[in-house]
Amino acid sequence: MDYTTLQETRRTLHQIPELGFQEIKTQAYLLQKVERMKKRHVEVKQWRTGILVKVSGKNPIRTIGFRADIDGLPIHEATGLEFESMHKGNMHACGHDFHMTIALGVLERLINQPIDDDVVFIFQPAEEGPGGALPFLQSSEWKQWNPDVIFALHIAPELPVGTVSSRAGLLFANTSELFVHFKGKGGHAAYPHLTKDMVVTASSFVTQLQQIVSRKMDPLQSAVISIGKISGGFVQNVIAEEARIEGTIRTLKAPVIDDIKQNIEQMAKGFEISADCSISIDYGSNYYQVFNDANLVKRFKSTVEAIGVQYQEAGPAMTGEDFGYMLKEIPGFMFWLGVDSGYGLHHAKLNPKEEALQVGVDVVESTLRRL
Ligand SMILES: CC(=O)N[C@@H](CCC[C@H](N)C(=O)O)C(=O)O
Repeated sequence: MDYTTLQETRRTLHQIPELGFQEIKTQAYLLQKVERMKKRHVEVKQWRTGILVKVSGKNPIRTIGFRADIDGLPIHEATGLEFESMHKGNMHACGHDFHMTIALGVLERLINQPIDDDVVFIFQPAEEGPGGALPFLQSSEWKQWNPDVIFALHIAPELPVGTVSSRAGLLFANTSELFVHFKGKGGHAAYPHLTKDMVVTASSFVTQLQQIVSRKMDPLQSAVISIGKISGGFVQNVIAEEARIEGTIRTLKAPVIDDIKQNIEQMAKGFEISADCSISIDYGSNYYQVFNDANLVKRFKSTVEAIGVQYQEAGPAMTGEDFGYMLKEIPGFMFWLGVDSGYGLHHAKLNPKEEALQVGVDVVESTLRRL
């Protein structure tokens, strides 16, 4: 694929972001692209809304996996780009349009010039939620084409184009979603004493959550609790009977997340008594940390430097990735690809530089050839 085709592909995908396990148009588009480049040594499988493409090698000893996630986020795009999302309320604000395009670009090169080993491209749904990797690992499709080694990339808005970044060991955090539902008693805004106001209760719960991190956790054990959504009530002069908060918990060590959950549950019991309400907690999906294989990262670094791409040592990040589950099963790694955007991941104005597509294709292809 030349640069113009990469750009067109990315723009088409950018216009059709779909949420986890709803990637119907995305899957159809990917299948159509693959069908056009397919040759005799290429096999395709579908898994739910994802697809897998296997390119047989010339003299295979191993199977190498490259995973690209394919879902978008429920964000209203505000880039004003001519190719902005046609699915209002959804956006590729985490760069999965880039991830897919790069995978397609590399796929085409590999089909035309296979390596010795077999390569499986995994276009995986639902990374942002509820998580596609874990159910995929239990599927017959994974068992049939189970790679011996695997890698993936994620765009990095804060890094310049022409730079990649990674590290041996822990790259991304352990995560757990957090959904808390509050039920009290509604009523007239003029008579708060006759109600159990869940907007007030949920608001103080959000504030108190931050004290779990700052007062209950060992400061040397990094943790984050972020609430991204709060809802409750219907109108300005009625006290809300119900409220709900939605957020995420992140830690660098897996057991610390359990300590946080215990603290949240204890705090909820206190709120039930003091606010005279009932509270239910659901942890949604949980992702295992992304832990990179040290030897593979070392080889990756020398590969990218050999093709003139800058390598920067990364620090651990509080981002989560269900790719961590794949790395728990087989050796591999994830790396950041610099895309230089003034706005970060999950921002409605995220606008990665498209020149990074070519760098991504070159880096992934070279890695496959030298891994
Ligand atoms: C790379 C990235 O941004 N990943 C997401 C993963 C979300 C996991 C889950 N839905 C949660 O919020 O805990 C992230 O937000 O880090």
